[in-house]
Amino acid sequence: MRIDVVSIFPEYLSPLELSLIGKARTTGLLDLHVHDLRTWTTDRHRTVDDAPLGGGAGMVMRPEPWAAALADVREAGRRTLEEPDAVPHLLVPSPAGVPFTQAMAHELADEAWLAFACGRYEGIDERVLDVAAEQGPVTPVSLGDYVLNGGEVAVLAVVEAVARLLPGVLGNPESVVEESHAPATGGLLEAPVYTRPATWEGRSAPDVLLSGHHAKVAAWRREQSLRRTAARRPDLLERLDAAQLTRADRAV
Ligand SMILES: N#Cc1ccccc1Cn1ccc2ccc(-c3cc(N)[nH]n3)cc21
Repeated sequence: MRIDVVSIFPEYLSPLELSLIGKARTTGLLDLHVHDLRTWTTDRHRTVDDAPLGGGAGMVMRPEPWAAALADVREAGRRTLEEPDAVPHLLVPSPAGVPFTQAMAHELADEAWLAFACGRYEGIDERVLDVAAEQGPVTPVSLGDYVLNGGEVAVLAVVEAVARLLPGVLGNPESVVEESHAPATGGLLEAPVYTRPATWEGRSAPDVLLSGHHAKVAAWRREQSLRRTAARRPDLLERLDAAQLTRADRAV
């Protein structure tokens, strides 16, 4: 997978050089390019923002640098992918975006090329997204119902959530099967986890986990998932259709 990120704070994306995502880049599983939007400014002050039309607080990111940056990103990606007609799926973090979910992470992990436009100030001139949508898919994405200062933190989260799903990135691909929000668990929250020592500070891990009885462990984990989901995210339970809840589930 190729990923391009455009930002006025490219150093904000440095954490993507670390850990498993960093290893995925060095092994070639992930081809990630971070670009400084100011590269595409033409004035001596390298200006990327201006006052909002119609008035209001803050500043808006000017369309010209973004249009030039995205055009160059498209050209560079086409050369690297050796696909002259390829276009990236452009993801634009925004408080007004579509909620980013694990299901979306799985969908994005199946794509060959993603590009991220990291806004700052009060956002990017809307015409940038309109023009980009004439070239390929554009999706404004939200991490949640709170406001960040810019798109970089959202990009770190989305890139990590997507890249970890790429084959070969995680040591044990099984670990994405049973985690919270995984399709295989119907999107339930994962059960509590424990490790050695079996008793710590006078607190013992649940006996069933030491029983060696895999079916009982699985049943306990399912019950814990349901209880935790009911307590913390009842909205996720409402989404489960009847077929996904067993008789045992309903008894919890
Ligand atoms: N846009 C905007 C905006 C609008 C009002 C106030 C502050 C901002 C700051 N901002 C600029 C870029 C940008 C990108 C993503 C988020 C973002 C995403 C989630 N889920 N929360 N916040 C915020 C962003």
